[in-house]
Amino acid sequence: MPDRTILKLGGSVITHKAGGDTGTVREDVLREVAKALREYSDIPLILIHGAGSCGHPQAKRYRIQEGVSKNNRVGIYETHLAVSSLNELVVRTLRNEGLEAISVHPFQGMVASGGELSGYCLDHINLMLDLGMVPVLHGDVVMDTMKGACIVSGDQLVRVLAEKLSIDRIGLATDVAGVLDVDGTVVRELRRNMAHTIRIGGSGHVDVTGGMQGKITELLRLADRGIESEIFHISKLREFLSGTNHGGTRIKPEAE
Ligand SMILES: Nc1ncnc2c1ncn2[C@@H]1O[C@H](COP(=O)(O)OP(=O)(O)OP(=O)(O)O)[C@@H](O)[C@H]1O
Ligand SMILES: C=C(C)CCOP(=O)(O)O
Repeated sequence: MPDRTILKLGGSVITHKAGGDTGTVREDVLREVAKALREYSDIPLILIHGAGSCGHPQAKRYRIQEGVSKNNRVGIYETHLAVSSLNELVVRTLRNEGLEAISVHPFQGMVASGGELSGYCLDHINLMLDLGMVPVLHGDVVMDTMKGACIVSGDQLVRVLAEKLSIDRIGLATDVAGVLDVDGTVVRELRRNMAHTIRIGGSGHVDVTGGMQGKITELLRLADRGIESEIFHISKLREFLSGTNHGGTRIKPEAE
């Protein structure tokens, strides 16, 4: 049985994130991704994508991360609309390639407390995998018991799903070759005890969820539970799917 896999497509990969508010999708990249996934369609796959310029600018404009009241609640709609429209396009592109992809919107079935997912049911995702379907989730705005609403990143979703479902491999495709050291070389293995030696920053673009730093925070939490994950450049997607060398970073548990 092939490995049950979570793949996250970074928002910088599937949108023109540098374009700020433009919300333009890299449809050519999406089609290439869909072709690669089609070649490996025997892999039970959960796909998660980031928002890029289809969500981060809206979340920033309405200051969702500072908390939501009646004054800025319209931002919930605007942010969810932007990222769910991107999700619709992702799903359509995968379906055009013959994959049985379907949208799963966190806003509709998940609740957070203080920015952390706290209430959700994942049974339907397991059942979809059993049927060979590809659930496609995304970073989203979700209602929050303490803050009104908050932004849950695709990276947080990766962690929660990997913790709760029985997953064999976790890969995050992004616009850099992996976690980079100050001299630009890829850090091939990252463990919590060495993370402080590397200068890990935010995103180069509009991003309310912490860029690379946010990603590493979530993945080190996974590593603390003994679960390994990988970050690689999108051009190495086939290498990740086939389990060959993608030249990126493995985030590993400390004891190994
Ligand atoms: N040490 C580092 N190594 C690699 N990238 C880094 C580092 N520090 C900061 N970065 C930035 O992090 C970015 C990747 O994080 P970002 O959150 O933008 O990616 P993403 O997952 O594609 O986006 P999204 O959050 O929209 O899904 C890189 O493009 C780079 O600018
Ligand atoms: C900004 C929104 C709506 C989601 C952010 O998810 P991310 O792009 O994975 O950080």
